[in-house]
Amino acid sequence: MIPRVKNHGINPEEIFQAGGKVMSIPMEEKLAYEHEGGKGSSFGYKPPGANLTDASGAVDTVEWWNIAKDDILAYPDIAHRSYAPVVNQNMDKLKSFVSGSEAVARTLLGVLNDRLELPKGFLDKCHLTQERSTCEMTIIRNPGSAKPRPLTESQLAIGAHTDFGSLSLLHNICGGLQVLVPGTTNWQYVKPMKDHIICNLGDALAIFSAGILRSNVHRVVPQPGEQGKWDRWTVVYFFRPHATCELKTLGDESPFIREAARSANSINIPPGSTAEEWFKRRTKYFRADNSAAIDGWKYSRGTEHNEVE
Ligand SMILES: O=C(O)CCC(=O)C(=O)O
Ligand SMILES: [Fe+2]
Repeated sequence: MIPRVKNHGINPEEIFQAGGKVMSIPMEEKLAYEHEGGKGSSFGYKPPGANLTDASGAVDTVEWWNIAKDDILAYPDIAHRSYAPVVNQNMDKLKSFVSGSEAVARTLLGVLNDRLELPKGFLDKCHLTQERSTCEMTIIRNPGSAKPRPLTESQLAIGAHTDFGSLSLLHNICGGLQVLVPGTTNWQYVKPMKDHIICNLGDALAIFSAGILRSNVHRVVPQPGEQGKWDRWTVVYFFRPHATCELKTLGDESPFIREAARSANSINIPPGSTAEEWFKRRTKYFRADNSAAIDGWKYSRGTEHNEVE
């Protein structure tokens, strides 16, 4: 069962239209705003082929623009970096997408907070809007192709991964997203449904909850069948803890989590790790140019642990 949300009040059409515009500028101009992957920063443009999709060194086929929540909310001031004029021209739409997505994310976070038996509002305090964060929206394009692309493990659009943060709210045009359900070894398609957001849980919630909440492994393959002719578009809002928030099991705050932390599935990470450090490490080693020589794929990993139970 894939968690989806409808009646969310967000208009993804507006963002898909804006996405079409920001992607259509010349490559040279897009590359002038390339993200500083070597420093573990994701904000800006990522060209196709810049990220690894597996340990063998195969690379991705998608291009994306990542735009920081902090920059969108601060505009015309700059919180992290500047973007192409065409991005700035669409800032009103981006702002309304981020505000709508934040509202959905915080509603879901409140439900999860209470189900995890955390003190009221505890998870909200791990996601402070007034603090710097790695929260961002992304617009992704996987190009269509006139002749069908067979699904081979070496030609993935985006390699298998877990998401870095707390909640990812996805809007898709075309299929291609696949998930590895815990306890299984077969990839399953996640079919896009009109007006529905696909909600994915990320590493931060898996760590906070000692694995009660799972950060599931997913990937993107070429658009299946006839859809392969069309460009595939995705818009995501990545809701993440603020930069300085410590990533740790919240066992002191919830007896339920404390109990789960005793089990073998619990996720241990070095004490004192912050949300931003976790994010930067993963972003940096996804980059093919950082990782080829040093087995970097390993360092790009998060809480992927899809052991068959
Ligand atoms: O394009 C999609 O459907 C998924 C994208 C994704 O997994 C990601 O950007 O983390
Ligand atoms: Fe993802």
